[in-house]
Amino acid sequence: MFSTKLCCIKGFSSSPLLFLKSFKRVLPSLSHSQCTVTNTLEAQCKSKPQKQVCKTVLKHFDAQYSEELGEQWRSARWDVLLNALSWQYGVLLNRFCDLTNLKQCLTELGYTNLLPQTHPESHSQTSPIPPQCFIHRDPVRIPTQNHHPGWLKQYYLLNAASLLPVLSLNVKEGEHVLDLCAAPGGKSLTVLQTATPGLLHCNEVDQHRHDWLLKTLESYVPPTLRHLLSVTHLDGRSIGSMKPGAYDKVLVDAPCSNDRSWLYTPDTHQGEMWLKERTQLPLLQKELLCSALAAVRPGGVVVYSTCTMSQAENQSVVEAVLASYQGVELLELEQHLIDSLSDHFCFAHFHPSVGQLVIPQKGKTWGPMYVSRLRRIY
Ligand SMILES: C[S@@+](CC[C@H](N)C(=O)[O-])C[C@H]1O[C@@H](n2cnc3c(N)ncnc32)[C@H](O)[C@@H]1O
Repeated sequence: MFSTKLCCIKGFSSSPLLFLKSFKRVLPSLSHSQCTVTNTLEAQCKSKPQKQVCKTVLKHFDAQYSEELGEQWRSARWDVLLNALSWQYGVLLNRFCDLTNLKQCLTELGYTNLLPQTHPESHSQTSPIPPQCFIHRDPVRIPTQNHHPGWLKQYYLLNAASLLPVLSLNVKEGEHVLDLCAAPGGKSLTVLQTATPGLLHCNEVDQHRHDWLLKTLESYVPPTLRHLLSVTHLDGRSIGSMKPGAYDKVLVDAPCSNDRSWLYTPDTHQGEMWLKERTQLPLLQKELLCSALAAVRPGGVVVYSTCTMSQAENQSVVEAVLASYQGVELLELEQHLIDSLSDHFCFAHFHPSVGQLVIPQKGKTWGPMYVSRLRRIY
């Protein structure tokens, strides 16, 4: 049931064996016979090949980001992006499973909940459920759970900054939600951890990723809730005209030049291709955002997000759409949300600000994640 992929690095304060033993204690509740976690963490770390940085991409990032981010680029570069062993993984719990053993195990391992939890009875239409995302101060990684038909996975590993777009969307019970670029499904799942929408339409243009999205949903969403889901395989740019004003909330987690993974392509040719593609992305991103604005009802909210620090794919996209699209206003991210996450996330400061950028820094390594919130007025 579990893969043996377990990563622990220098600086992890518990013994690796203790980490494994504690984790094994959870396994009987899942499937004891399928436990494959047998090696020590040290052995696995030794056998894990180091990722190779693509010098072409790094050179490009250096030129662009030192200008755009100044000092913050130095820390993002040296302390996080080039130090893959510092990367952290948040553990998003699936509220549709029995989590008692897992929560206890994570707590014993030193994990804490990223967000303050509220009492289930206090949840109402106006206060979505805070998703339970466990984080560790050290860059440890528990095993991923493999897909197994008919069985719900208990957790999903993600960059904790990925919660921010969904928290900003602030989905209420019964709302109709469109996740325009949904695969592999992490943010769709997070939406379902915060509320039970009346409809969650998950769309993905790429065939292979669409299949991956279906698998993710099957792995985490109980059959009793699947009637709330609609999964399509469309170019998101066409959905605005196909379904004008049909949704209360739309998430555009746009295709972007994913800074973390692009930096680690071992293939220089691929790196060069990506840098060419990078120049084309803002146009696609603007078109997707305009489609989202057409698909949301007047008064509804659109959240635009990316996992790059590039201004051209973040602020410039939003500014261009605000300048050209009638009847749209920019909304600030709620201050209480920023305050509640500031102990863990570093928010970059831009003036004027058309969104928030979580920038990975020493001690606050989550991100990159850019989020901007727009409301359609009419
Ligand atoms: C950043 S990823 C989305 C990640 C996803 N939201 C999650 O949290 O798991 C962007 C996705 O947009 C898809 N995409 C690219 N062009 C698209 C288009 N024109 N319409 C819809 N999806 C598109 C990509 O294939 C990719 O899967």
